[in-house]
Amino acid sequence: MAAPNAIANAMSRLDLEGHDLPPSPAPSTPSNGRRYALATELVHTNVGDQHHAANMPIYQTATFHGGPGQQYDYTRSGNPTRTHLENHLAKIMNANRALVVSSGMGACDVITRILKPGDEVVTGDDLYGGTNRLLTYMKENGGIIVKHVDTTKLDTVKAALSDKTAMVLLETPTNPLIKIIDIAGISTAAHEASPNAVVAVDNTMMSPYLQNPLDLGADVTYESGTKYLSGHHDLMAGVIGVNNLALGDKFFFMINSTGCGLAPFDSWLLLRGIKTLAVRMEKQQANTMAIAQFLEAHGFKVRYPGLKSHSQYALHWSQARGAGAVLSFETGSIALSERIVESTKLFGISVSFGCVNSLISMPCRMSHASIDPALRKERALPEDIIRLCVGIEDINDLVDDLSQALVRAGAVTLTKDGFVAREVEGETGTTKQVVDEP
Ligand SMILES: Cc1ncc(COP(=O)(O)O)c(C=O)c1O
Ligand SMILES: N[C@@H](CCSC[C@H](N)C(=O)O)C(=O)O
Repeated sequence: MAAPNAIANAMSRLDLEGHDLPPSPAPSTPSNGRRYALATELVHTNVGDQHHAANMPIYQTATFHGGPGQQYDYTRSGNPTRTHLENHLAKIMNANRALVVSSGMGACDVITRILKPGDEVVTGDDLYGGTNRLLTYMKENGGIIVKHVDTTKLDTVKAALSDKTAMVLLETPTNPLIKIIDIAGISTAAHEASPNAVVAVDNTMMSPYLQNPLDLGADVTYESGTKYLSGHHDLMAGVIGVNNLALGDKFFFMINSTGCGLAPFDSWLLLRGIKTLAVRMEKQQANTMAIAQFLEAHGFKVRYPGLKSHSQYALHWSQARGAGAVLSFETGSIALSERIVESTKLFGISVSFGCVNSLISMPCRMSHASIDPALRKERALPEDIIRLCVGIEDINDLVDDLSQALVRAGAVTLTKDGFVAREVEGETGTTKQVVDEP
């Protein structure tokens, strides 16, 4: 029989409804008395292993022996490798608590499960296709009212907010139009309109290395760990960070109930990836800036917040520490864009971003294909848009690869001084009338 104090310990982990509370409330680690620069914090964690292992071991087990009161009983409810990752993430996300799940969409699902029928969600009109798909499902099947508005305009967002607003879901920069959203301004407005509204920010494009939404007034920061945090496209993960521990408990309840907590091996792999986040991101950003300048100098319309020509340059730099490594540009023709995408050799045709390898894609055909074409048109998502997700390769090789692709695809006109983007008939500003050539 278990000792009385073990039973008392176990009981103290149950809430009033008898829900199992998290095995580890995730304090930050390490606690050094002072905070190091993020690049240092990313690398160092107190493993605290009984055998002094230098890296956190993989607790590849479903169950743990013992009775009530012990920290771990079953990996769906908690696992030491996952807890260590969560502690490490809480530290680098400036969060009181972090939780990790099996994908970025899994994180979005956990967060939006706190909504009830009749609740209102205010969100953007340029969102990752999967997020749009989940919200549409909830609207059509869960009785949730979803308002898609232009979140770049604070007044438009304010007009959509009311005391019925239960959640505001933001992305910044947005995928793939690279629009910048005022996190602090919208968080304040949302809480004024509805004090209990949860402002959740998808931080996938930036990672905690470049942007910390909780510091700007958001209630939840989440991201696809599949991208920059892991950096190698060898795992799927989703990460959630909160300061409000009661909200963290609600999310943990969902994770334990639905069983989407990140598996021990993937937790270990993600921990490994996070250590190199700073060096990868610095190199990827520098490469992206050079490519953005190269494309702009040759006459392409480029969307990248590192360029002064970005209409929300000042807003972006008021809330982020870097421009990231995703840019998009337009050609004026779907067929031309297809030829460019098919002509690169180093930029691989693939969805996703954040990997050490450079990638090229056409969002309307790939990552955002789940958005109905009519809706894409309504939201002014150009069908010809090309997204570049820049990796850590040598910049001269990348520029050379892109130059050759632009020439091979016929996207540029050769001049005695080099080349310039070819004018495509039918172009009408940002919402292009895309003309397909024969
Ligand atoms: C901005 C953004 N959020 C969330 C997700 C979902 O992440 P995951 O693929 O890990 O489910 C993605 C991509 O998939 C994304 O681009
Ligand atoms: N077939 C997938 C597409 C994943 S897109 C991944 C990533 N977020 C991106 O923007 O490239 C799906 O249907 O979700």
